[in-house]
Amino acid sequence: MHAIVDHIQSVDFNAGEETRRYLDTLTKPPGSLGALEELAIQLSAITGELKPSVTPPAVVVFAADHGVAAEGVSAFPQAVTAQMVANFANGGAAINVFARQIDAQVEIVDVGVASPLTLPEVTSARVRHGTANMVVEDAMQLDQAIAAIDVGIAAVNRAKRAGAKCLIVGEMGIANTTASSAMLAVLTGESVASVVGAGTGINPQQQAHKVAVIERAIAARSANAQAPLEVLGKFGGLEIAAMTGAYLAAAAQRLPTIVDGFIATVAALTACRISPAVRGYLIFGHRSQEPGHDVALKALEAKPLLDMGMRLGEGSGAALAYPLLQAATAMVAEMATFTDAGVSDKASS
Ligand SMILES: O=C(O)c1ccc[n+]([C@@H]2O[C@H](COP(=O)([O-])O)[C@@H](O)[C@H]2O)c1
Ligand SMILES: Cc1cc2nc[nH]c2cc1C
Repeated sequence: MHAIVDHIQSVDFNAGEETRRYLDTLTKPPGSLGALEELAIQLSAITGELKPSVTPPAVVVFAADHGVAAEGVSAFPQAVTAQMVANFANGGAAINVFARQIDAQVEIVDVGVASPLTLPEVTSARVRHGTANMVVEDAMQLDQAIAAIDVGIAAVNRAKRAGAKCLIVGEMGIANTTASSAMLAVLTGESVASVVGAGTGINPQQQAHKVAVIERAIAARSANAQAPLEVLGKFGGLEIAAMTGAYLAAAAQRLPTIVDGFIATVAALTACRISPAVRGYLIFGHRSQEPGHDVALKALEAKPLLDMGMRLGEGSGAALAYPLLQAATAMVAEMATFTDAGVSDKASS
């Protein structure tokens, strides 16, 4: 992990500004393509190129289990994590469908599913068989969090070697909204009640219980909010750690990366707390229905591209946003300039 962190440099703001000036030479009123123009500018700053490509994209989904599931904080049983991993392997999950739509290769990585899994389509990189219950003990040890971060780094390096020009990171883990909510409350100092939501669909009574469980864990663990790795180890998950590593590696590789929903954004915040320069490489795909997502987005001063009322995870919202990145790059590469097309520029009176 440390070698990668040392490698991360700030995005190239000069390349971004060059694209901003170029966009005003294209045949449209300046700024009229709104957020798409900002996206084109960010993609130039990330890659250092005026006309970058985001094709092909790669999807990496990290899966792991959570000891805190034993507290009854999810609407679904823990076994669903492993069952959904099998579904990913068979190509039947939402992320498989959306990945096919955008011609993305998909890698599924088992960082810490609790039950045995032997699926040739799944990368086996299990650091431990799920985390411990954060109410009782630290979710994992610091060296395990770092090992899971390294799993994420390795997956991104593989995607990069395979030719990926854009990264979509997803997750699967029953009870991981509890882990993410605990991390977010500690990292931001916001109240637990303000970041907790329904996750997979618990009712208001179960949600009050989820708040109480997280408050008990936070009181028992006494984590240093200024130490992101400690917060990750005490409350996080193996897939959240792997995603954190993926964002660090993507920044080191100058790879445009689309962040998915709530869990993904908490991992992104963790990566940015470890290395603030990561922020420039991140594009926020969508706004999840989970209330904590707004808190996490605000902490990162991020505005997501889509608002679809989704709360699935898996990288699904990021995959849906990907065509907007393609549109931004195509606009810069293919639109005619005022001079090329013989169109009169803005009146200069
Ligand atoms: O991405 C999101 O914003 C999101 C919001 C709510 C739930 N999820 C997914 O649902 C699972 C976690 O929900 P839960 O209720 O088990 O904590 C996990 O597999 C996530 O991928 C994902
Ligand atoms: C079925 C199901 C699919 C998921 N995908 C991501 N999280 C999930 C949670 C459940 C319960």
